[in-house]
Amino acid sequence: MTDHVTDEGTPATYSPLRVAVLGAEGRMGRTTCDAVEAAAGLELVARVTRGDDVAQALADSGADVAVDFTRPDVTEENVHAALDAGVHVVVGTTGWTAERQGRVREHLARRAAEGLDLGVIVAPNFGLSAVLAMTFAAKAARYFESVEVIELHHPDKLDAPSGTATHTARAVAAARAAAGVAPSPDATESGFGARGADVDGVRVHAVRLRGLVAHEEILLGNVGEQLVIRQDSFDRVSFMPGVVLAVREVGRRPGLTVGLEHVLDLD
Ligand SMILES: NC(=O)C1=CN([C@@H]2O[C@H](COP(=O)(O)OP(=O)(O)OC[C@H]3O[C@@H](n4cnc5c(N)ncnc54)[C@H](OP(=O)(O)O)[C@@H]3O)[C@@H](O)[C@H]2O)C=CC1
Ligand SMILES: O=C(O)C1=N[C@H](C(=O)O)C[C@H](O)C1
Repeated sequence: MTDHVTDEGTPATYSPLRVAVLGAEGRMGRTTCDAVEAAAGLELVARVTRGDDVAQALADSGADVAVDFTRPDVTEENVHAALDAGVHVVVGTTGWTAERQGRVREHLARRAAEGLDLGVIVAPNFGLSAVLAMTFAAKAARYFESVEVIELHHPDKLDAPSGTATHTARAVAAARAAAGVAPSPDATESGFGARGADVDGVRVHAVRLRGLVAHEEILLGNVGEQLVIRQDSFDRVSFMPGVVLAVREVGRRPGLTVGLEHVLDLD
């Protein structure tokens, strides 16, 4: 596999980075195909859709990087197929549990032992506003008695709570645990169904509403004060600078990276 970018991140002229998009007919897949076609130094070589043989499509197209925007129930299988084909992977699809991540780490280690250093970037959200909101929330979390997360999305979304909200809640919970902060106070004795999901002890609420795209609020409360961190993706193009960045970077980051904040050096 050749190095397709210079140290400055400027695309080299001799060889574009060849990109395959999995889920190419979906909302994110279509937008990603457009972004790849418009990006300097990237070449869209395959649009992979449901029913296609992923491994075959990657081999036939000679892809260097696969971008997966499919479904939570097929994304892991696609990543393993790409790694078998010797292709780096950028994943935006949600549903990545610790167990799934562990299996991908093991697969990457096997490939590395065979002499092939591959990279996988899994990012629950590629939007800069969302990545910053998550980062700010994790920073603020230790200073507040209470914290809850609300995610709001279009009603065609398959999963809840969102990958972004789950990632946010986990980061908030980890920051509070590291600082020795007590759980958010909650005197609820009945009606727990209205209290949202419990993600590592942080309550997460999901709204589905026609007209919305992808939005998140993190509410942090102390006696007499509140901090609200809110981000809004009004259009799927907001995810594209992050996707293109990850495509360019993934070949330089062997192993599994979870979260665009690491690529942006926000960690
Ligand atoms: N990380 C991020 O920044 C973002 C992540 N997402 C996540 O991305 C995922 C996709 O979202 P979205 O584009 O809205 O969903 P869509 O349903 O619009 O698109 C998914 C596409 O994948 C296709 N597909 C299903 N199975 C396969 C397969 N095995 N191989 C190839 N293609 C397949 C679907 O086909 P069919 O319709 O026939 O099932 C569909 O065309 C979700 O998990 C979502 O949460 C979304 C936005 C931003
Ligand atoms: O399905 C979506 O639309 C989105 N999914 C991701 C998530 O679950 O966090 C990212 C963004 O919120 C849009």
